[in-house]
Amino acid sequence: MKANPVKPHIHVACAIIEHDGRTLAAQRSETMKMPLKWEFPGGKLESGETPEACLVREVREELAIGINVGRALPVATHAYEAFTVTLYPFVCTPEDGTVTLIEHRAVAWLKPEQMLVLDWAEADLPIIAGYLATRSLGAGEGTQP
Ligand SMILES: Nc1nc2c([nH]c(=O)n2[C@H]2C[C@H](O)[C@@H](COP(=O)(O)OP(=O)(O)OP(=O)(O)O)O2)c(=O)[nH]1
Repeated sequence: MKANPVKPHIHVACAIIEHDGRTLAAQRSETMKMPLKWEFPGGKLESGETPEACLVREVREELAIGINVGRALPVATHAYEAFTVTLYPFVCTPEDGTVTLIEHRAVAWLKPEQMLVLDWAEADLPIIAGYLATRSLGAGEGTQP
């Protein structure tokens, strides 16, 4: 009998893109792994690539926009059944282009209070909690007085 293969561990940069007090979420398509789950745009780090460079490349490939990569949020690791993912989140702003769905099924620009309503990829939940906490401390662009 074959030994169990080692569970893959992937490293993924993800962009929390803010504009006008809203944050962009992207819905995975029916044909992707984790179909219809919501996530932040981004993808796997290539060999030797910084997370920031990865994000600029991936967001251009996925949504046809340029972004400015800003502050890093805490890195989070999550073990799915089939693989483990470490997410490297950065707060970003759009730079140029028009959001175009190249891989995703949909995007939504969410107010902070709408974010947790969506069905997110599980690994994103601690990222969103941390992001919302820093926004409510006034670190984000938000609508706080
Ligand atoms: N981009 C992104 N991926 C995420 C998030 N949360 C999360 O669990 N993931 C997972 C989904 C994917 O399995 C993986 C990212 O891989 P990817 O974007 O390069 O590739 P993919 O989904 O097409 O998967 P693959 O077939 O190439 O393995 O990380 C997130 O917020 N953003």
